Amino acid sequence: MNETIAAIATANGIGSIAIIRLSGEHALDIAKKLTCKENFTPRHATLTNIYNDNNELIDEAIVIYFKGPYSFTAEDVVEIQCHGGFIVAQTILRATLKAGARLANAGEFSKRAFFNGRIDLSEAEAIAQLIEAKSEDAAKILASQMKGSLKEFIEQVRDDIIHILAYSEVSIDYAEEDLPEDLVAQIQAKLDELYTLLEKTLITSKSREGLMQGFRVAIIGKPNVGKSSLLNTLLNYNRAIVSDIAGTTRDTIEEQVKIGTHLIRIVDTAGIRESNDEIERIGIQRSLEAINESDIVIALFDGSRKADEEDEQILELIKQNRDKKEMLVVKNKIDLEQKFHLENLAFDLELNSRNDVTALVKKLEAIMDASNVSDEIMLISQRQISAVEATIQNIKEAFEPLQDQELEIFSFHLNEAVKEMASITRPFENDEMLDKMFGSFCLGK
Ligand SMILES: Nc1nc2c(c(=O)[nH]1)N(C=O)[C@@H](CNc1ccc(C(=O)N[C@@H](CCC(=O)O)C(=O)O)cc1)CN2
Ligand SMILES: Nc1nc2c(ncn2[C@@H]2O[C@H](COP(=O)(O)OP(=O)(O)OP(=O)(O)O)[C@@H](O)[C@H]2O)c(=O)[nH]1
Ligand SMILES: [Mg+2]
Repeated sequence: MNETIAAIATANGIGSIAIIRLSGEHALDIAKKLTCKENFTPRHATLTNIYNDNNELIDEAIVIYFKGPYSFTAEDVVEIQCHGGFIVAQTILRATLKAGARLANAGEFSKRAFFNGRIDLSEAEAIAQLIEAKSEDAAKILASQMKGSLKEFIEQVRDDIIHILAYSEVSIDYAEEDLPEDLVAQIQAKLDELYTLLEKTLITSKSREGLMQGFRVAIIGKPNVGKSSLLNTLLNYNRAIVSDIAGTTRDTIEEQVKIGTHLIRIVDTAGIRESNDEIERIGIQRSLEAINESDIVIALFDGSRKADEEDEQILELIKQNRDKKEMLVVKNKIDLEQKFHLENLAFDLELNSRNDVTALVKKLEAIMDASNVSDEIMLISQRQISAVEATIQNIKEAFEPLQDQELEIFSFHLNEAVKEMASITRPFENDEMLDKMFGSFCLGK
C-alpha cells in the first residue's frame, strides 16, 4: 500500500503563489479535512478556505483534485495553490502531515510516475534537468526529451539490436549448414551502422556538456593585465578588487552572469607568474585548475606593455589547451599607447576591459550558440552515457564471434547490449521481449 505523500512544489521564498502537492489514496480525504468541504470535482479549480486542526483559518486557496490515474503520478493527486512566502505554505504542509500525509522524499512524485508507467527513466531525468537548465537551448532539448524523444531513439536502437538477434537465433535453430556468407555480411553491416550511430551520439553528448551544465568561462593571464576589471565590467558591478599592484587577485572568484540566452559561470583567476609567495602560488595553481575545469578560456594580455617571458609562458599555456578548449586570445588596455608584440600570437579581439566589452560578449554568445544541437539526439546523464558505452562495447565484442560463426557468444553480447539500452528507459524482461519480436517474423527472413 502506498502512503500519501506531501510536499511544497514551488521554490522557497517570497512569491505570489505557492503549491502544496499531495499524492496517494488519502489525498482527497486530507483535502476534505483541511477545507471542511464535502467533495471536489476532478480537474476543477475550487476556491476554498484552508483550516488547521483547531479550525483556525490558514489561508484562502485554490484546490485542484486529479482523480487517478489521470494525474501526474497516476495516483489521486491534490494541489493546494495558496499564498506564497515563507509561512503559509509551510503551515498548510504541516496541516496535511497532521491529517495523515507524510513528507515526500526528493523526486518521489516522479518516482511514482515512473513506477506507475506514466513516464520512463529518460523522461524523468529530462524533467529533473529541465528545472535546472542553464540555457534556452538546453531547455529546448530537455523539453523534447520530457516528451519522449530520447526514449524513442533508445527504443529504436534496442529494437534494431533485437532484430539482428532474431536473425541469428533463427539461424541457430534452423540452419543445417553454415550461415550464408551474405547473411553474415548483412548482419555485420547493420551492426556497423548501429555502432557508428551510438559513437556519434556519445561524441555529441560529451561535446555538449557546457550547453547542458552551463558554460564555465575562465579569465586567465599574467598579473595586472586587467582580468578582474574584465570580470567587473561583465558583471556590471565591482565584484573583484582592482588595483595596479600585480598579484591583487589571490584566489579564484566565481560569479554567475547571463549572456544572451545562457546562464554562465565566469571565473576570475590569480595572475599566472613565478612566485615565491606561498599564498600567491596556491592561487596560481587554482588558475591552472580553472583552465581545466572551464569550457571557454579568455586569455588576456596587456597591450600597453612590452611582451616578456611571462607572456611567453601564457602563450605556451594557450598552445597546450588550444585543442581542448574554446580559446579567446584578447588584447587589453587598447586605450593606452600600444607596445605589445609577440611572435606567433594573434589576437581574436582587442578591448578596453574597464569600458566596453560588447565585442567579447558577442563572441562568447556566438561560441555558446554554436553548440546548440536542439535537433540532435544527446544523452544527458552519466547513467545514460555509461549504458551507451557498455552497449558499444558489447556490439564490438559481437563482431568476432559473428565472423567465426560462434553464434551463442554473438547472441550473448547482443543480449547484453539490449539490456544496457533498456536500462536507459526501463528495465525489461529479455525473453518476453524477444518472444514478442520473434512472433512478428517469418522464418528465414
Ligand atoms: N499545477 C501544476 N502544474 C504543473 C505540473 C503539476 O503537476 N501541477 N507539472 C508537473 O510536473 C507539469 C505539467 N505536467 C503534467 C503532466 C501530466 C499531468 C497529468 O495529469 N497527466 C494525466 C492526465 C493527462 C490529461 O488529462 O491530458 C495522464 O497523463 O494520465 C499533469 C501535469 C508542469 N506544470
Ligand atoms: N588604461 C586601462 N587600464 C586598465 C584596463 N583594464 C585594467 N586596467 C587597469 O590595470 C590595473 C590592473 O587591473 P586588474 O583588473 O586588477 O588586473 P588583474 O589582471 O586582475 O591583476 P591581478 O589580479 O593582479 O592578476 C588596474 O589599475 C586597472 O584599473 C584598460 O583596459 N585600460
Ligand atoms: Mg585580479
